[in-house]
Amino acid sequence: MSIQNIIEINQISKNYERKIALSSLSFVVEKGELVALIGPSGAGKTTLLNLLATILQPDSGELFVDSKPISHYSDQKKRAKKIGIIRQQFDLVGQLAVVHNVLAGRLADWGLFKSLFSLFIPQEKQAALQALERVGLPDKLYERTSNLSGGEQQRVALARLLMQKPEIILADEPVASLDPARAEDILNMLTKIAKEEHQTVIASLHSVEYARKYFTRLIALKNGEIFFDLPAEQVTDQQLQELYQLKELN
Ligand SMILES: Nc1ncnc2c1ncn2[C@@H]1O[C@H](COP(=O)(O)OP(=O)(O)OP(=O)(O)O)[C@@H](O)[C@H]1O
Repeated sequence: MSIQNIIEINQISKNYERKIALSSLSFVVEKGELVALIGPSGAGKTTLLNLLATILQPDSGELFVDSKPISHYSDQKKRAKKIGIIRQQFDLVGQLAVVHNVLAGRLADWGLFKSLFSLFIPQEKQAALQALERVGLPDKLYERTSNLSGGEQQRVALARLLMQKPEIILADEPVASLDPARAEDILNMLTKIAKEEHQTVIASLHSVEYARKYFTRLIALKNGEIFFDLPAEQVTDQQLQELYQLKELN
């Protein structure tokens, strides 16, 4: 495996009972790539992200992250250094102040005592403030998280990623619940941060328009297989029509 490749997927298959979710999938991702996973509903995008997040195990095939088998990252501490996750549901604790949700990005590095103590006196508050400044929310440190709008909550989730500093960001439909202006705002911020921090992003997206605009490479899945895997600027409207089978609708 070349040093450049941060992710290598070899002939991965995953079934749910009799349903084939992924069928002998192979590809590699280089460090710093911004990859959008696209494809119709049920194509296998979430399954693939869950395999990379170690939430699921493949039935067959191999998965390497930074030259190590994915099983190496079952350990939460090791995983948190390498892989960060952002989802449509934000995964924030609504009752807590924003600062605690941002600092949750550091929990894997902190011992239990520091983590608990931080709930009374936030530790590394300055770093949390800087992260919130970078996502444009410097005045929300002590706001109850559930009081924030969806777009603001997703910014908090980005600030948490800034604290975690993973090398890989997995994003499962990160903007599906946001209106178009907020969605573009978050994707712009996510990809800008990833470039600045030299992070690799793999994001599933329903919007082909956003995928083309913000990502460098599009991997299209259909029926658990790769339909195409191309640099964003090379993807044609014809290929997209075939992917989503819009032809029948015309
Ligand atoms: N827990 C499960 N049990 C049974 N089948 C499942 C399960 N999770 C997913 N599937 C099936 O596996 C296939 C792939 O699902 P997956 O969620 O990975 O697709 P997706 O591309 O993310 O879809 P969407 O865009 O709708 O989120 C689908 O046919 C789905 O119905």
